Amino acid sequence: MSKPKQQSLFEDEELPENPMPWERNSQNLYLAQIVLNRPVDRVFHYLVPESMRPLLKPGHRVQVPFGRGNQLSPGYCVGVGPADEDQPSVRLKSVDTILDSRPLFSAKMLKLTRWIADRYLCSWGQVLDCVVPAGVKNQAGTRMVTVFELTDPRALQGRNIPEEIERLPAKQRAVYDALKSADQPLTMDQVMAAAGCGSGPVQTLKKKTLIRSHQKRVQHFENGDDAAYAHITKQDDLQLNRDQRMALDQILSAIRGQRSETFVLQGVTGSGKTEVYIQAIREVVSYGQQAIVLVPEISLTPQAIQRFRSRFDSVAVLHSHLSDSDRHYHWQNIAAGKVQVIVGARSAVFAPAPHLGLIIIDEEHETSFKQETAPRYHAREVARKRSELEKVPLILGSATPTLNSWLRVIEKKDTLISMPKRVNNLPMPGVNIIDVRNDVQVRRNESLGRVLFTGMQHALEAGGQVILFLNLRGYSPALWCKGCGNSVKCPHCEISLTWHRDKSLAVCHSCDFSSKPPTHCPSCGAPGLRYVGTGTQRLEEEVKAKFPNYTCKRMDSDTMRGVGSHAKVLNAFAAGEVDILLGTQMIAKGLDFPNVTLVGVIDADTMLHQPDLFASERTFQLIAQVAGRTGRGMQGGRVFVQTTSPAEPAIVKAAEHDFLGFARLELGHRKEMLAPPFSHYARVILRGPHEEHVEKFARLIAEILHDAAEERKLSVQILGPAPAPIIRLKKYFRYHFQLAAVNVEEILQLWREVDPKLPREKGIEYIIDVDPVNMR
Ligand SMILES: Nc1ncnc2c1ncn2[C@@H]1O[C@H](COP(=O)(O)OP(=O)(O)OP(=O)(O)O)[C@@H](O)[C@H]1O
Ligand SMILES: [Zn+2]
Repeated sequence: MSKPKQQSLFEDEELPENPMPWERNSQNLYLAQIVLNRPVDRVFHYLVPESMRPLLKPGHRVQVPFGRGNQLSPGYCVGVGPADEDQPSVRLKSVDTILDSRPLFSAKMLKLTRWIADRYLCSWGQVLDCVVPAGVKNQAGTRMVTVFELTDPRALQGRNIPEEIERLPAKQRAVYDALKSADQPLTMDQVMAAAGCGSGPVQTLKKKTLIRSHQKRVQHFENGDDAAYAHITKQDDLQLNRDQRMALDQILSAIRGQRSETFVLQGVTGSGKTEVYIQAIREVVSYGQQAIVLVPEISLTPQAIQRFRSRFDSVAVLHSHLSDSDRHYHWQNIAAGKVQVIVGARSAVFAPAPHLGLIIIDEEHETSFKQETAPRYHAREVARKRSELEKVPLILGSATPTLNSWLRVIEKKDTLISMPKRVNNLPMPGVNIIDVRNDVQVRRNESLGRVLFTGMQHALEAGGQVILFLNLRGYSPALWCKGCGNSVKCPHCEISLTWHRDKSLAVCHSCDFSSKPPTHCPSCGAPGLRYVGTGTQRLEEEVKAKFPNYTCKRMDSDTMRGVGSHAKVLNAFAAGEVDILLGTQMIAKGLDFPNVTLVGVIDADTMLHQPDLFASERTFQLIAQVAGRTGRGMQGGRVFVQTTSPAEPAIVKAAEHDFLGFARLELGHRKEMLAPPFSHYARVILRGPHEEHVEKFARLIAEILHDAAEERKLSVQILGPAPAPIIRLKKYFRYHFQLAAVNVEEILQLWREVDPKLPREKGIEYIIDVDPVNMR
């Protein structure tokens, strides 16, 4: 008889979980494949001790001895089974412990994480380790307690137990009886309560070995998060309008057909996309399935959360302020299938829903869906893969889809659903582009130009509310020397320090370095530095001075540090207690307040002049999104966009609410340059303490990659190397180059083959970022 084939990694559901006893011969090695959270993408083989064989499954977290010192390290089991014939008979180490009672990963999640490691050039162990929240790893919200139970009679053979019991003093007898009638082991407190005694009789009984104790893990989740929402009253679903109905019908047909189709739901701001999501989720929930809704972290507003909580019985919200214990609680509940809807930021794409029915990404254009540390995955692409593996539809919703998604629509890989009109036939707000180059007020260094100022006066006098958007926090973005024309830089980064007047500090927005601002120019020694430019703090001051009779609140990452501060301001704004809300991109998206009749964009140019391939796309998205915050009520709404480049296509198209026109234009440019989405980039960033070394090393490895690509006949181009736009960051000098190819597989193949052989240089580190969104 031939030996059973090694159990494959992913088909553990189809194959017998363990070989039958007669198939197991004692010489057979039973092995576990283990990956570790290290940058090297390798699978290690470990022996599985006999006693562990029935327990250990793929997806379990384990402890294994690793390295020369055999130090115990956590790892993940990605496969188990008898060894292959050709398994080299080296001396293998054994798995030490299984860390969790149940596997943390299903076969599909193992497959998904393996795909991420391949696609984003990192190790499987790194991906698995990133997917499991810390609170799950350290079992937050649980603790070990000692519990008592009766000793198994078989262990007391040779003793006359009934007689011993008869002779017990009353208190000990009460303890014995309490444990006998309990249906599970009891803690000391429970025994004492049940028997009406102190701890003495319990200890004595234990000494007599009539009862025994052992350690047990119990949960004591507090989960204040859920309690805060318990009062929300349930609401009925809305009656859909025609466009919403048509959108929903398309999605329902994919849900019912169990198709992994991707829909790009392009609906203008205020078209009612959320209602379509909710009713699609209603369908999968009615089958007992779960839905995942990804939103940008800053859109996890109380308003948004309430929309879901008021419609579904069980909604888990995964936001960054959760305690470890809350996170663990949610993970357990989700894995047990008790949660209908999981709403969360990027990492919620990994929610361990056992019967996933639908994935939705709202505001799919948001850059925060890309993770900036290893594994550098993009949640949209991970969602796409997960939808494929689970055979469920994926909805990408946005008023301003990425050009990446848009090209897939054009190429008919994804399905377009259009919602071109606002609900209740509300018109899109009129957008005025204000050229501020000749505005007297702006020339006097004020932020509110004449037109915007007058517009605000009118809007406020009519009882409306105002949103002002400025994408720079702090008071002044630069401290500038009249003498030499230099600005004061961070000592660790090649970045101007921002003056934060409230704290009297000059702060680096890259590394958080801060210091008292110098009185003299560090470059030329001249006195009298000037604060130039305007951030949100300075804008707040100006608005308060000009509109003393109205309340104004600032929302940026400086004022929104505390848990709940976000909710407080938005609730006040919703209640009409705040007239003017000003802030950074935090206020740019998702907010739905019908009384906002005016939106002002203070400086549309800030994003435009970034040395970045995506500058134009981002500018368009941001302006269109901010503009979309108004005109959501019967009073209508207007938008004023202040700029010094009034003819810039990204600004003009956003003002016309013309996504199609913008996409056509920008895709045209990208195609000419063969830039993404017509190709893929992978960005290699190198850093080290000495600029010349980093530059030299960057050239060396770029050259090696170039030659290797030619040798292998791979169409991968090397663009660069060049100094990174922020050449110095946190004391390190930085260089970068891009690997560019139409077919991403060629980049991946090249890197996988060449990276292990690249020379190493002491003190220089490098990383690779596939499909980067951050080019700085
Ligand atoms: N069928 C409907 N009938 C009446 N009101 C509706 C309907 N659908 C949605 N609404 C309301 O319209 C408003 C806008 O909807 P929603 O916020 O979902 O738009 P959106 O498309 O997500 O916009 P954005 O892209 O700006 O976030 C909400 O207040 C919502 O309650
Ligand atoms: Zn710095």
